[in-house]
Amino acid sequence: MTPVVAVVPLRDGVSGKSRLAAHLTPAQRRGLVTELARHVLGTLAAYPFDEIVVVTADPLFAAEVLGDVLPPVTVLAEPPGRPGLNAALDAARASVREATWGARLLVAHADLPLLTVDDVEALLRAEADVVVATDRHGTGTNLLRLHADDEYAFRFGAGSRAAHEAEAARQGLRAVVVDRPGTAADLDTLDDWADLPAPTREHLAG
Ligand SMILES: Nc1nc2c(ncn2[C@@H]2O[C@H](COP(=O)(O)OP(=O)(O)OP(=O)(O)O)[C@@H](O)[C@H]2O)c(=O)[nH]1
Ligand SMILES: C=C(OP(=O)(O)O)C(=O)O
Repeated sequence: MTPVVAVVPLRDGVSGKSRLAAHLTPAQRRGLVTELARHVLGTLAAYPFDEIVVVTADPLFAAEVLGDVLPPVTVLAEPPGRPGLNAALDAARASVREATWGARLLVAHADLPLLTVDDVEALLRAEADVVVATDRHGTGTNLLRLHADDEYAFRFGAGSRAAHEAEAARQGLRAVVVDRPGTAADLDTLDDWADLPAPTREHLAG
């Protein structure tokens, strides 16, 4: 059976959600990042992944987020010097490659408040080498499925949907784009907040 590993990039509890900094206190941002990450990790933990790797700039914050509620998760410190999201994912992939041959990776952002296990299953079922779960604007990437051993450059950032599709083409890999309510909703801006169902906003507001 092909091993399947989830990778969750998690920024520290201070610099994350900077696009909401004008609207939230630092404590509120930390709380929001924590709640969002707990939802994503709890959803991933409901699927039989062989491993869940949280790659982070702040392992202590990751341990705080994880608590003792979730099955064992591997917390991996990203390279020092704040190399950024793509470099952090490179480090996580290298760690998976070292430990597990032939794994499939599902990279899942930690800020997806509507993600469900059905969404995870749909992404893992999709018939392609690369699966790009785009955001509600159709331009970003909220989740990305790929083979850990394939040559493939992570291209997260502005316009990453097109960049991830282009990278698949460059590597001769077949890519499909998935757009589901649970995978498309991420929380970066006030508009994203307004777009969430009221019960989700109430839950996140605590
Ligand atoms: N390990 C790690 N994760 C990151 C880094 N930058 C972003 N992430 C994570 O990548 C996912 C997408 O993050 P973004 O929405 O781009 O960034 P954010 O920090 O959540 O929000 P902004 O500060 O507004 O960009 C989230 O799970 C973040 O926690 C990074 O430099 N290192
Ligand atoms: C990093 C990305 O998303 P955002 O920063 O908008 O969450 C992306 O879509 O590649």
